[in-house]
Amino acid sequence: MGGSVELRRSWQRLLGLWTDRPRREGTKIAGRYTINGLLGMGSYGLTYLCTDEHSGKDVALKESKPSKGRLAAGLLDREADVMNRMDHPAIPELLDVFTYRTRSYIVTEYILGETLEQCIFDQGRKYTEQECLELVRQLLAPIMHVHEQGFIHGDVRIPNVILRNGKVHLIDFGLTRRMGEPLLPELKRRMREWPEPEDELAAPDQDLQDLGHFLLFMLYSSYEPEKGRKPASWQEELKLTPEVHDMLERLLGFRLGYAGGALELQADIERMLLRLR
Ligand SMILES: Nc1ncnc2c1ncn2[C@@H]1O[C@H](COP(=O)(O)OP(=O)(O)OP(=O)(O)O)[C@@H](O)[C@H]1O
Repeated sequence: MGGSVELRRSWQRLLGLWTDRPRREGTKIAGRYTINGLLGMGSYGLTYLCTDEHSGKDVALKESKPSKGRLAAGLLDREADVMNRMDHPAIPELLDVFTYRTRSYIVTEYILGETLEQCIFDQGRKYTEQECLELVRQLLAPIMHVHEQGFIHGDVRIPNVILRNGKVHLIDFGLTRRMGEPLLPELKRRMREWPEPEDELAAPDQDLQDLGHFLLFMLYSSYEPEKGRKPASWQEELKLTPEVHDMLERLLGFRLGYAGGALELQADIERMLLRLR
């Protein structure tokens, strides 16, 4: 019995790999979007860089994975609905939503640049404390916009922040939730890092906590471990100014957080940046 279940799962996995294989360069979707390359492959979708033959512009086209059926299509619809409500220069504009040959698609403005994950891990960029604070200051603008629309982003991480000409852009609204909304089972399956308690309702401090992890990641980009030194806590390893250390402890929940939300954090960062400049 157990053996046949295992066999069926392996077969479904193989079938999934085949049906979800990325499309070839030059393929035209819906007679309009020509694929120029694969940008990324998540658990529920494939994202391509395409040319929109109507406007001649580059666009990011996200396709639901066929193996994930209606679940993937539903998640993409949800993402499109959220993006449709956003209107901010640091958030890609939603350009088109459609279904084509049973698959769902969303098309957004393409942000030509590198994610901060690529900057750190592929290009070996190191960020000073001041640069890290400046990036968080910039990132607060789209995050505050999301909060003002009544949502939390839910996935503020270095692979979801693109740097273009020194300006940050926030992407990937796949885990975005309305304030007060519980974590849906289908969203839970998408989460990989720092899962929150299952019963936690969406609230802005979850994005602020993610910003704390984001800042920590950025600060570690310039950390050089001494030879032979055992790994220790970030408080011991990173040489931070006391204000930044306190801010991180507040964001990460080691002490009382920001009751005034993103606005209070923004004021705090601007004060620190004035002192560091
Ligand atoms: N608007 C955009 N402009 C430029 N690049 C983009 C854009 N949207 C997505 N990308 C690129 O495509 C990759 C995958 O996109 P996205 O994160 O939206 O997909 P995903 O399926 O949700 O992936 P994951 O499950 O890994 O979060 C991103 O890491 C980024 O490099």
